[in-house]
Amino acid sequence: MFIVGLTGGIATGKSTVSQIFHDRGIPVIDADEMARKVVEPGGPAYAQLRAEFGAEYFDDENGGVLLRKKLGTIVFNDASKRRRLNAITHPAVRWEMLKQFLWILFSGHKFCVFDTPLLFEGGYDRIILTVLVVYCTPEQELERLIRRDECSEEEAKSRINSQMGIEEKKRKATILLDNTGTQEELRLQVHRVIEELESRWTPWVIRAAVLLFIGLISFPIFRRFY
Ligand SMILES: Nc1ncnc2c1ncn2[C@@H]1O[C@H](COP(=O)(O)OP(=O)(O)OP(=O)(O)O)[C@@H](O)[C@H]1O
Repeated sequence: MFIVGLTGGIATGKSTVSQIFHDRGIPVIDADEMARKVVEPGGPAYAQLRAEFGAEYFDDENGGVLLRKKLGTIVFNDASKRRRLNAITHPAVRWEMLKQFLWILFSGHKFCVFDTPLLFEGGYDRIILTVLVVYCTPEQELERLIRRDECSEEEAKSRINSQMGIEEKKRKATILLDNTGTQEELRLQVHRVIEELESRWTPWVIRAAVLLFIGLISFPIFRRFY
């Protein structure tokens, strides 16, 4: 099984693409969903976050849920608080992703999709060889973000500018997904990519045979020298 990375700019269509993969029965590891899960009450990062930032960032009248927007505002403007938040949440997110990956590994799928906005920033492209980048025009990105999140133009621009530019991501991509058209056009592109990725797949029996062969020829060499 191999991992296909999926990234893009804010609101360029990653979740829309993920859903298309999901609808075709392909497992998706969603980094944003993991990040939400680990800070839920009872989640692996919850108690530490509460101890670090204090009860005023949690809604105790509604089950103690994290007030994401309130915390987001302070960490956006304070680098040391942002580092503390990342130091607490990132290891928990990585652990959850590893568990999900191992589960998928033994489920017999040909490949899985790893959906994360910060694929390049997090250095995941060093270990993931196939990276899909979904893009649209800057005007569409701004318009879709404002429409979906009902935020101001200023807020939308500041969020878009806080990430690596889409042109740089496009340069680093293995496969580009053009989301400047309709969602139906995007769906057809993703289906074509799925056919391509499935045709690349080497059945696990062949891989196992290759590994066994390498093991068999390297074992006598290993014994001779050690
Ligand atoms: N081709 C399209 N035409 C019109 N609207 C679209 C198209 N593709 C996606 N959208 C809409 O744009 C918005 C952003 O899409 P989506 O949520 O998939 O982006 P995203 O990259 O996952 O966002 P984020 O970076 O916030 O995770 C959504 O409301 C979605 O329905």
